Amino acid sequence: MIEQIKANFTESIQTKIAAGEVLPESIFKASQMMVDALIHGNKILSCGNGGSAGDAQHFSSELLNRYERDRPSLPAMALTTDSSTITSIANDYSYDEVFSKQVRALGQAGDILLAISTSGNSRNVINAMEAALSRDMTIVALTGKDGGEMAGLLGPNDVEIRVPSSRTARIQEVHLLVIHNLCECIDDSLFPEQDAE
Ligand SMILES: O=C(CO)[C@@H](O)[C@H](O)[C@H](O)[C@H](O)COP(=O)(O)O
Ligand SMILES: [Zn+2]
Repeated sequence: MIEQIKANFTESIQTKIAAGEVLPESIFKASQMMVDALIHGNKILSCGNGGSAGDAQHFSSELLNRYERDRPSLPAMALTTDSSTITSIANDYSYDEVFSKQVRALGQAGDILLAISTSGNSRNVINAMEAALSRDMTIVALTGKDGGEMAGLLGPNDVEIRVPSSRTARIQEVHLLVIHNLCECIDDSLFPEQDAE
C-alpha cells in the first residue's frame, strides 16, 4: 500500500502538471464569463454528484463568503444542498431531474451554470445544462475523460475545462485547483485593490 500511496501522489502531481499546460486559457475565459455575469447582476448556479457535489458547494461558498481576500459577497448557489427539494424531486419525478427543475425555477438569462462531472455523462447534470440553455444561461463545464455527452452540448459561448485524465479521483483533484483559480481570477478582476491574505 505504501508504494500505491506514493504512486497516487505522483499521478496526481503529473495530472496537475499536464493540466497546467492545457487548461489556463479556458480557465481564464471561464473566469471572465463569470466576471461579466456578476458585473451585470447575474449569478452562478453549480451542480454535480458525489465529490463533484462537494466541489459545487466549495465554489459557491467561496463566492458567497470569500476566497483569499476580504471583499463583498458574490451571488452563487449550489443546487446540491437542499435535501427536501432534492429528495422530493427524486421521489416524485426522477433523480435525473434534481438539478434541472431547480435551474428552471432559479435560472435567469445571463446567469451561469457551473456543471461538474468527471465523466461528462451524469444524466442529472446533462439535464441541468439543457435547462440552463433553455433559460439563455451560459455554461462552464468541468469535465474529464473524453468530455462525455456534456462536451457535445456546449455552444460557442460556453466553456469546457476538461482535465486530461481518465481516473475520477485524479480529475476531481484537478477540478478543485481549477475552482481555486476561477476564484482568484474573479477576485483579481473585480477587486484588484483588495490584498490577498
Ligand atoms: O468522489 C467520488 C470518487 O472520487 C464519487 O463520489 C463520485 O463523485 C461519484 O461516483 C459520482 O457519481 C461520479 O459522477 P461523475 O463525476 O461521473 O459525474
Ligand atoms: Zn472522491
